[in-house]
Amino acid sequence: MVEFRFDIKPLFPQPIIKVASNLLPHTFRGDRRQCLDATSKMSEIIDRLGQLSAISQGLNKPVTTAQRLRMSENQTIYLLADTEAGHNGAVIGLLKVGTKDLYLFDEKGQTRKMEQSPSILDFYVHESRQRAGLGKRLFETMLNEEHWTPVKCSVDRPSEKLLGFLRKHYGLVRTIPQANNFVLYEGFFGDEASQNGSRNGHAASPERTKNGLHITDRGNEIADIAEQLQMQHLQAVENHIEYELEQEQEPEPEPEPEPEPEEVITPPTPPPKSKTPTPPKVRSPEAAESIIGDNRRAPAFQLSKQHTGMKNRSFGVGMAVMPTGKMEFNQEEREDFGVVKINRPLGNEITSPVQDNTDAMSTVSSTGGLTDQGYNDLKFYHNKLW
Ligand SMILES: CC(=O)SCCNC(=O)CCNC(=O)[C@H](O)C(C)(C)COP(=O)(O)OP(=O)(O)OC[C@H]1O[C@@H](n2cnc3c(N)ncnc32)[C@H](O)[C@@H]1OP(=O)(O)O
Repeated sequence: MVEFRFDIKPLFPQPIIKVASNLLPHTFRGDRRQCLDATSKMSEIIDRLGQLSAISQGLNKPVTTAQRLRMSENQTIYLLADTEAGHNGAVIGLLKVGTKDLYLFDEKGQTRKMEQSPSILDFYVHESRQRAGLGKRLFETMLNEEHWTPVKCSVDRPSEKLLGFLRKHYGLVRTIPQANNFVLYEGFFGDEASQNGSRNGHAASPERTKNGLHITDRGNEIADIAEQLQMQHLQAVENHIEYELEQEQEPEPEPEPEPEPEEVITPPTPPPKSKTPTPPKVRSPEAAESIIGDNRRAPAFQLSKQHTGMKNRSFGVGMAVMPTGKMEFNQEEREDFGVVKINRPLGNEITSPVQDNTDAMSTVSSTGGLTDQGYNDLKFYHNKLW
């Protein structure tokens, strides 16, 4: 059992916690001071377990350290603790997983690039607790959280014990020989795209499987990744704006085909209204920006601070409080006292422009709530800051 000078219970509100690059338990809630304290304790736990794992595997240096986790955005450590053990509780297991872009051989010996392939990177259960089912518990939790299946995991330099573990619990026996340190099991490439080389006739289209595997045989893989990330981001922006437009706009009737349609200034073409998350056509960030920039017609939707990032932009407030031709403030009698004149009797319709012009001639004096002309006066207190 691995005990520490501090009480581990606050860090382990549940037996298994997840830790990512922020070095905090996924369950953590606390202020800045507590955060620093938790981070330092988690670092100590991770370093210690990583060290024990390395010793257990006969490695020169640990695969797992807090520093390495901090630097890795796509790795997660699962830690198993027994909070009842000893005085301060004990941490008894560690499982580090992550995704890797790997060049691998498939069953036919062909090279494949597997993007974001699920990988088992380090696994350790304290010697005093091995072969008690705790490794399985840790592994199962990880599979559920990551939505992975064992056969789709690549395993980085597995020990004999881990090979035995995978054989016993998941029936993984037959491996696919690789040129690197990773071990794969038959079934790893078990998707239609890799088995048949194509799916629905689209040989080169990338496929994202349930495991998050992204398989492509094309040459410009890196460009593809960047492009797809950009597309996903733009799709999210467009979907949001499209949703706003749908809320505001009445559905328009089908336009009749015209030989030469008039030029209509609209926001850049929205994506097709489809529930299917198809990648949008490539668009630059500038194009997306123009949707919310100045070169646009008056939007059918209002941009809130969520869109603009501007703080507390309020619409209509200024109009309500700023003096206009129809609003006067009498601050001579009392500094914070204002008078708003409604110069047209309520309910009276404008019958002629001449009548409307009398507004400008109205005075403030009133009797019984009415001005000399019999119009309504509305008095109210106003904030000095207006
Ligand atoms: C990518 C990598 O991380 S490689 C490094 C893997 N880690 C290590 O080798 C460190 C030392 N070993 C361990 O820490 C643990 O044995 C683990 C993590 C591999 C498995 O954790 P455990 O809690 O023991 O697993 P669990 O109890 O759920 O399963 C037991 C099975 O694992 C395998 N296993 C566990 N310990 C051993 C052992 N000492 N010798 C052989 N097989 C073992 C066996 O298949 C065992 O089943 P069995 O007892 O019926 O033979």
